[in-house]
Amino acid sequence: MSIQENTYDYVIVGGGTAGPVIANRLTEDPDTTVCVIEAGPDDRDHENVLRLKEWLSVLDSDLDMKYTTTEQPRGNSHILHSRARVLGGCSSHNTLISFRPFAEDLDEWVAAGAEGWDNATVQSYADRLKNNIVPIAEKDRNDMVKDWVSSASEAAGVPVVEDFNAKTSHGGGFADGAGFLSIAYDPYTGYRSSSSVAYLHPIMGVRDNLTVMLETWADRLEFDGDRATGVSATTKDGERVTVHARHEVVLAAGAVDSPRLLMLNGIGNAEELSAVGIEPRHDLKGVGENLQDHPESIIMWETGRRVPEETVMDSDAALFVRRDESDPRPDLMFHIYQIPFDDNTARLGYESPEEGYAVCMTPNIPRSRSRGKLSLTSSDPKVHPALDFRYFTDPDGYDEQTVVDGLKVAREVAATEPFKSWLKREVAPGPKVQTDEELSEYGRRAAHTVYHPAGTCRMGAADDDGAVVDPRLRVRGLEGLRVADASVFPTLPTPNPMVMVLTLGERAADLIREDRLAENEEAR
Ligand SMILES: Cc1cc2nc3c(=O)[nH]c(=O)nc-3n(C[C@H](O)[C@H](O)[C@H](O)COP(=O)(O)OP(=O)(O)OC[C@H]3O[C@@H](n4cnc5c(N)ncnc54)[C@H](O)[C@@H]3O)c2cc1C
Repeated sequence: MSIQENTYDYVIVGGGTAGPVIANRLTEDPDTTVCVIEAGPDDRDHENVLRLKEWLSVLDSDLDMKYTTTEQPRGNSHILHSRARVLGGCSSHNTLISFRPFAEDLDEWVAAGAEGWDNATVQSYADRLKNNIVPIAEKDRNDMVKDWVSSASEAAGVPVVEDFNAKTSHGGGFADGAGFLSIAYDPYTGYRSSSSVAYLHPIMGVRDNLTVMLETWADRLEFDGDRATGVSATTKDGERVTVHARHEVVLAAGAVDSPRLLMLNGIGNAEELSAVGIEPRHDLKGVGENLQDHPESIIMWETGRRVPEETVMDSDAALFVRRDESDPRPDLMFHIYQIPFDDNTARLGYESPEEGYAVCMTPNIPRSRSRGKLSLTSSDPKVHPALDFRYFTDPDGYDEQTVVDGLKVAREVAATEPFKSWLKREVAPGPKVQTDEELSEYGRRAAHTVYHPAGTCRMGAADDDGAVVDPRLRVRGLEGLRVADASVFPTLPTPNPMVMVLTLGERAADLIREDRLAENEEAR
């Protein structure tokens, strides 16, 4: 193929969650050409990907990049950090729980230098999302989870909430509450309304100005001086291709792979890159720093009755609790799992109830204070990066205390009717584990992730030396290169982050278009 044929206005690395949004919006203009390079296959060829209820079958499969953690002295060193390698990215294997961010989450972003990412602006972009986000349909609500919502509300002294997003869409928010979740899905078919379903399927093969290269792994960024000019990649057949960008390269490869790609191309902490044999191109100390997550722990019961079958994806409701009344946001969140979510408890030697007779609560830390780091251990692009989350290392022990408080609240819910009548016995950690020290030890060893890594290419003010991208998502100090995915989050939003990632994609497309217009004006 000639260079001309392989040149597009924009090259997007990653057809995951943010990538499809940007590709869709940019190609609304028929004169703008976009090439998306995606590592994985078409999600339409995988029925278990499209069917939300089968999400667990995708984890640890060949569509999972299966990242791991480094040794976690105060946490669990055995967590599998699933990241999907398929069109739609993590929105093709996640649970599609959809929460708008809170106003105060965005106030924090602005205070951290992310000018323009204020609540009013961000919510107006969230209004544009094409995903079908709806509260779980009545037919998918089962009696046990209904009873759990009722007991959670009573035990925690919080209201039952019918539509969490209605409370956050335009201010107000909520401090606490229990209720069924809102999900990006089609309640009639049970199919996902992932990023690929909502943003790519309707336009693939329809818009001539969109090219999607599937099963193609990008590993090299091409430069002309300080300007990114393209991306080199390996196709499924092992062929090397270079795709050229007339205007910009946009990295949307996610919180693990965007910083990884930058570092492999010499963009990062120059000293650390040299130490692993990578020639530094641009010294940018923040790349890979600020690794954040929503850690969670787990408490599991055996039920006396079979868990009813109606469900969207076996985790249909949530409880939010606020302990700190000086902050309007909740500071403890719980998902309920209507299945034995037992990877970590089984490893610790706890038995698992028979299939159909287990229920779990997973208290998580909405604003975890521990900060980790992603780094490379080798210049070999095939070697996975080291993910050191530094779980439970914040100096004041806030994260540890949150998990301890969460396990206690979960037990109060379990002791409250009508949910209490469903339960036969607590299986993990079991009634013998009672003191704060014991709960902390168990809670941290059994800890898992809510699968929300973020922050590794942090956005900040243009003159902030620790920031990787400026508030317009441009990599600081280089030209023609942006990052637009969960890696740019300065801090994780309080609830599940996918809606924020999609919304970021919407705004990224606008920023790209605005900057192009401004360039055109200047050139006149
Ligand atoms: C199991 C699981 C459950 C979750 N549940 C929820 C939930 O219910 N609600 C919620 O809000 N959040 C949830 N999350 C988190 C949420 O899905 C992610 O935060 C979000 O989807 C991340 O989007 P992203 O665009 O940053 O990255 P991704 O969606 O990971 O997209 C990155 C894409 O880039 C591709 N890629 C990476 N490297 C390369 C390369 N070198 N070359 C080419 N392509 C590449 C990948 O294949 C992928 O498609 C969950 C995550 C997981 C894993």
